[in-house]
Amino acid sequence: MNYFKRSSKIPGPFPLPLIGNMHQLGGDFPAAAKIFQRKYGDFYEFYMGNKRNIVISRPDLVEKVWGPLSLKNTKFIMRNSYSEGIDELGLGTKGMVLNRDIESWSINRKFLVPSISSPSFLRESIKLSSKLINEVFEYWKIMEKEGMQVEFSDWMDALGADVVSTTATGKKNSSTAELFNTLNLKGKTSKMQGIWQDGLRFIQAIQTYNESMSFMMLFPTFFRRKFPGIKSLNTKYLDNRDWIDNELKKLVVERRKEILNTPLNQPLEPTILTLLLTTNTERDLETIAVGKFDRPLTDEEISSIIREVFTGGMDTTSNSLSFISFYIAKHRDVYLKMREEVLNVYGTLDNPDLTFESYGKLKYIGAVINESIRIFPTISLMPRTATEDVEFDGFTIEADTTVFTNLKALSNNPKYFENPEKFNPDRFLADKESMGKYTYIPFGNGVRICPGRAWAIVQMKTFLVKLLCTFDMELVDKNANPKYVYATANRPVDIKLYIRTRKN
Ligand code: HEM
Repeated sequence: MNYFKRSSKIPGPFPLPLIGNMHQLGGDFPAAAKIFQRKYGDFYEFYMGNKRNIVISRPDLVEKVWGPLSLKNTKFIMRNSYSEGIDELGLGTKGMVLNRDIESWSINRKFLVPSISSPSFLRESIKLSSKLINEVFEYWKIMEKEGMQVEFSDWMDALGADVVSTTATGKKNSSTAELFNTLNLKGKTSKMQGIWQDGLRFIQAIQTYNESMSFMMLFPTFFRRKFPGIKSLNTKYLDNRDWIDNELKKLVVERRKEILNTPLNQPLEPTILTLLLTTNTERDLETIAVGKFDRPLTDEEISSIIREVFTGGMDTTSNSLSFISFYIAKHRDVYLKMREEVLNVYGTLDNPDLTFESYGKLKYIGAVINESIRIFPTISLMPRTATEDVEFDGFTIEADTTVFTNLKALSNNPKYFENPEKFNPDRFLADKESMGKYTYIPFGNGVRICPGRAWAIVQMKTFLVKLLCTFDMELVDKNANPKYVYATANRPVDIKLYIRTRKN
């Protein structure tokens, strides 16, 4: 067993033959990481099968992993070590998040980053999201009249799916309409038809895809294929992969046809899908120079980038919004302070003119977003993998070992955050120095930093400002604490709120 041959004996739970520490991880990696951390500290190892993994939550070590800002200087270019499971999912050499082919990863990033962080895209995103949020608020007003609770996690998932679909592809999705219809309110149903026949099924498929990433990465092939219980999950995840790949392929082929049939002098709307399809063609919307790369992207390359916009962009933002909504419903003083800021910035609470330029002035709302993500990050453990041996405190971390950074342990450590359990957005406005470096990095850092961070912040601010202007909120259970299920991201559950239309 590799364990007995390892060159440096880092503390950590003793692994069993064949399974390593799989039995201790169960289905909830963050919960197991919390227990391990209490026992072994901020730098420990664990095994999945025969494979060694490291977990760190010390800023000096985190800096080694996430600090370097250039490809040349970073030893942690890879997200994960080679994994047959990730290749089976179709992610080992495609897209970005788990792509180990650095050339293809780099091309994909260079196409995606300018398109989703440009001011013109973000402005368009504010417009489109605002419309979709207004539709949701109309549903909520009906629910309010019926005295119904709003299950925020479900609504945020559905809204996230509609926002990402519309913004990324230009095609409307019907998740919020379908969610409303599941309430079975007599005489009140939405007739909206979306891009996917079943918008709620689409959300589930993306969530399942995200779940399958950690499963495929952590569980050795032998167990996935042979172990009862685990084997059926493996089959479910591979079937789900096929369903998503098929749906996205259809979408790309259809849009390619639409573009071909559009006269050259007729403008095309600047969605991510159209931008990717027209790159290096006579319809090029924006010239993107990526080294010697001068051919159009293939349908497969485009599907893999779009898939990542869905898998990376839906769960993360909607989970964060559910946690934020929970905290601001629990802390009415914070809610009112956010509203005061909106009034100061826009001069009105009645349909303020939301511009990209105004968002920089929403400092307190920004601090509330940071504080919620600090206490409960939707991604609490993020991997990076070294391409060569690295020294950590006199221990050798061999090349191809995966190092998980425990973001939640870092941002809840009393050494860096006074009274970390206290929800206190002001800490992000006051003495930020005392937090130190590499203690709060919710979007990562360095060469693989989250490409969707600006878009995520814009989406969150748009929703929150509109929410504050339209409703008051109250937790159904005032003593509730946020609950989650682990599915690569921490997905909030049971965030039940009463909402009431704002009176003054
Ligand atoms: C609150 C929302 C979000 C959070 C907390 C979040 C967090 C993260 C983190 C921690 C990473 C790892 C970064 C690193 O290794 O340095 C990441 C990567 C990534 N994120 Fe996000 N993210 C969010 C929203 C989004 C959105 C809206 C998109 C849409 C495109 C997105 C797409 C991605 C992709 C594609 C990667 C992989 C990048 C790479 O490996 O090169 N994320 N995200």
